Amino acid sequence: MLRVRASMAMLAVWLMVCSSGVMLWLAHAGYASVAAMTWWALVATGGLVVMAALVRLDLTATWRDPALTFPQILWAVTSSAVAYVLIGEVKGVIHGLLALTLLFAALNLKAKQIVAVSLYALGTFALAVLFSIHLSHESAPEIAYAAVLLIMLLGCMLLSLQLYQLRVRLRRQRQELVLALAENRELASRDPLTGVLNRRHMLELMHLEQRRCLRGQRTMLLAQMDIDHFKLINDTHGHGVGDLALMTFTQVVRENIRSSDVLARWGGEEFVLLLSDTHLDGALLTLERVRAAVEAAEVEGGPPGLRMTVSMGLAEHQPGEAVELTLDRADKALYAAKHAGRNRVALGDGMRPPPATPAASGPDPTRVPAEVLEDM
Ligand SMILES: Nc1nc2c(ncn2[C@@H]2O[C@H](COP(=O)(O)OP(=O)(O)OP(=O)(O)O)[C@@H](O)[C@H]2O)c(=O)[nH]1
Repeated sequence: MLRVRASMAMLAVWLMVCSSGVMLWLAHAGYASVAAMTWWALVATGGLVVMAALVRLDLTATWRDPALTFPQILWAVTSSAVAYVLIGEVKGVIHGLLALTLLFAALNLKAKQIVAVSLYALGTFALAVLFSIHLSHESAPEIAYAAVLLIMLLGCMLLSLQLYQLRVRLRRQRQELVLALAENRELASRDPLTGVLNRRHMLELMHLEQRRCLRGQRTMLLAQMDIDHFKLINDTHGHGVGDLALMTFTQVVRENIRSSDVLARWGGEEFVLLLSDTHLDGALLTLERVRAAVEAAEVEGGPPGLRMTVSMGLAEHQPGEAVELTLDRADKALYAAKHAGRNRVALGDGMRPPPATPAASGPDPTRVPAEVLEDM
């Protein structure tokens, strides 16, 4: 932001330097006093240089107008009005300078400031015109110049106000677009029924997490979860109640995991839970808590007493291993949990629960009988 502000201020300085060059050349050609025009050039440019320095040094950062656009424009208008008096019979060049200044106003100021600048320009140039008429021998060209100035000032003010409205509308549309884009991105990454992440977005997250694991920064455990006999809920109570069960399930799971753990709907009544920065004992405790909470919860909005259970398979990601392989091991563990009687947590191959793991409160411990694992 500072760079943009500083470059705009420098642009104003350079334009004034160029204008001063033209004015001095006209003075040397005999159209004005060289001494007066030299002073004018020094003061007009100097004022803008001081303001540009304040902006560049970031001394204006906390001011209401940190770019100093408004004072720069007022300064340029005042300088143009003084030059109008000094330049004598070639006043036409001032119209160009003033138009350039008003263009800055049109592109940068608010509606009230545009009106204020226009009224200020009308006032200062009215004085300049009176001075010029007083100094000149012929009043007709002075009146013609004044009339052109008046037309230009009024025209510029009206056009600047229109441009301002256009700028406001464009800014509003841009904000709406940014919001719509964010909303779209959110919708594209979530499951519309349960509000948890969808499979595509979860896979992206897993790959990100996988790279962190590879750098040794984190650990990742994946749990495949599947609501038991979900078809039965649908068949007995209808698809609507099935949907309510899915919503209750995700709500209960989310209430029982850490905010850094991520739940995603994998498809149908299958979910995947990503537990990062935790170890096997912690993950098992979490899954057991989830299992018990799901078993205890009633389907919200469903028939009284309707409950469900969930089976889960847990696998720990090994650094360097493909995420799909970890998922596959979690899936095999889930399959084992289903075979062992459902409503339980099973570990992927090669994983052993830590000795400190408390006995599960479910119908079975968190282990699948060895014979079931052997069948797989
Ligand atoms: N209501 C509802 N049902 C769904 C949705 N997506 C999938 N299903 C149903 O989920 C059921 C899945 O059934 P199965 O794959 O046989 O699994 P299950 O009945 O849970 O049996 P197990 O997994 O072996 O315990 C099917 O009846 C699908 O129609 C959904 O968005 N809403």
